[in-house]
Amino acid sequence: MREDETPVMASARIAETLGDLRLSTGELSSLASAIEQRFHNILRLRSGVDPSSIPLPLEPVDWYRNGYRNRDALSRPSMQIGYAAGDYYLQDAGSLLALACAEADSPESLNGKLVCDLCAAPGGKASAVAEVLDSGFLLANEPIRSRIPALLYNLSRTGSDRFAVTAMDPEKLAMKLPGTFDVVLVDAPCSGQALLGRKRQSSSAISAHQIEHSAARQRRILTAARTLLREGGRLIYSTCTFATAENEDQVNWMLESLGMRPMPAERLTPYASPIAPASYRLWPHLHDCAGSFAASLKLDGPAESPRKHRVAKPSKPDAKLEDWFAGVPADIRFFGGDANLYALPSDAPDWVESVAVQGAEVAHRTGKVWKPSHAASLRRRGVLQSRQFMDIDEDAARVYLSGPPIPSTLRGWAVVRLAGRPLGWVKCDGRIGKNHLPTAARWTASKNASS
Ligand SMILES: C[S@@+](CC[C@H](N)C(=O)[O-])C[C@H]1O[C@@H](n2cnc3c(N)ncnc32)[C@H](O)[C@@H]1O
Repeated sequence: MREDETPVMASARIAETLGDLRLSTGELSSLASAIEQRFHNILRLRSGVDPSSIPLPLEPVDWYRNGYRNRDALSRPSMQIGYAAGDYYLQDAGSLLALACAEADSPESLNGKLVCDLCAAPGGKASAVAEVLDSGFLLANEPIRSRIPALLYNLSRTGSDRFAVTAMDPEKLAMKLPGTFDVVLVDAPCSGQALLGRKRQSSSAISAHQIEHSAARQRRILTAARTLLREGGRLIYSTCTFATAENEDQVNWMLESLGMRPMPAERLTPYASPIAPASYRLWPHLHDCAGSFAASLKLDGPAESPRKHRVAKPSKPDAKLEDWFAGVPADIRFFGGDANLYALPSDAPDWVESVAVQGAEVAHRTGKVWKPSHAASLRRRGVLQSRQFMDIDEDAARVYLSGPPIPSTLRGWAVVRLAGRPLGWVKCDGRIGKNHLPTAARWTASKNASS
């Protein structure tokens, strides 16, 4: 909001962007009180994790099966051992609306599918998809390169090797992979009105100019998304803004101009928008979250013809993978440059190596020396599992997560595990294990001080 603007003034300006969605005076004043609020992130539990195993007062979110609110506002869920062990991801409850449209909380609905997340960083939705793919593949695209490290970090935490990352303009990607995907997610860059309260967006989010600029960009991205879909494929569109020009108007435009049809998500009926089909809204004053929009559509009619791709000649790694991993299957596909090595399951789509810039990292090189990557230590399924594990208890895990070496009688590289969940590497010499947890994953003194 502007410095000189009260929440009442800001909400009145938001109301002007709502088109045919008329708010009553009472709703408007509730919105005014709510938009300044800071909403706490919710926990999106990995499927199979028992909520009662998390030592926080959790309460389920209505619109997503694995979503839980933490009712203790003073606790820090990111400083729990379960977070370090990959039991949950932290995100705004509103972003679960798009995941509910994609049915990412029913693993069987996405499993085996080819999914493209066209605007993927930092990976709040892509990580939910990667988590449930036992077969199939996720292409996570993010054109802003500086946002890719966070995306990769969050994808690695899933323990999956069924993903690759591209950094393309959606139109370029669509030219390379027409008619390819079963599901395309477009969590579009938008004017971001729902971020006003978190001070992550300025008052320009409400300006007509900003809204029109965002809407035009969204139409370009959506046109590319339609090209990427195979026949009968699903498009999930979402934003974190309230303006109808970026939400329902875009849905109605896709129905008229892109050959899409609505695919309502029955369980989201309580959140249905009255002015476009298969479109859903969460509001800060009603749903205890920053607010979001999501729509679920299907390609009705012929898809673009997919292009033929030649399977890339696998690059032969010069890293000594056998030293770290139990068996390296002959059909595994590697790609990467001089300093990073990524691996793909043998059934990954043919086109991956021709578009991907990064993927599930196996090893990286510092100087002349290859080392196993942190991402590979977190691998929960698929090929390339560690040769050695070091199982520790919770007290020892707390020490490991703070960064010092830990005692070990092993020799060589080993993955430290807590109750079967991987935490990271140690390099052991028969006496101690040198801690190879990356700084970003450590519980530093400063993180603890503010917890
Ligand atoms: C709302 S955020 C996506 C959040 C992400 N899906 C998640 O759940 O963590 C929108 C993303 O779109 C990216 N973006 C910006 N311009 C884009 C474009 N022209 N095409 C595709 N993505 C774009 C932004 O860099 C940003 O990462």
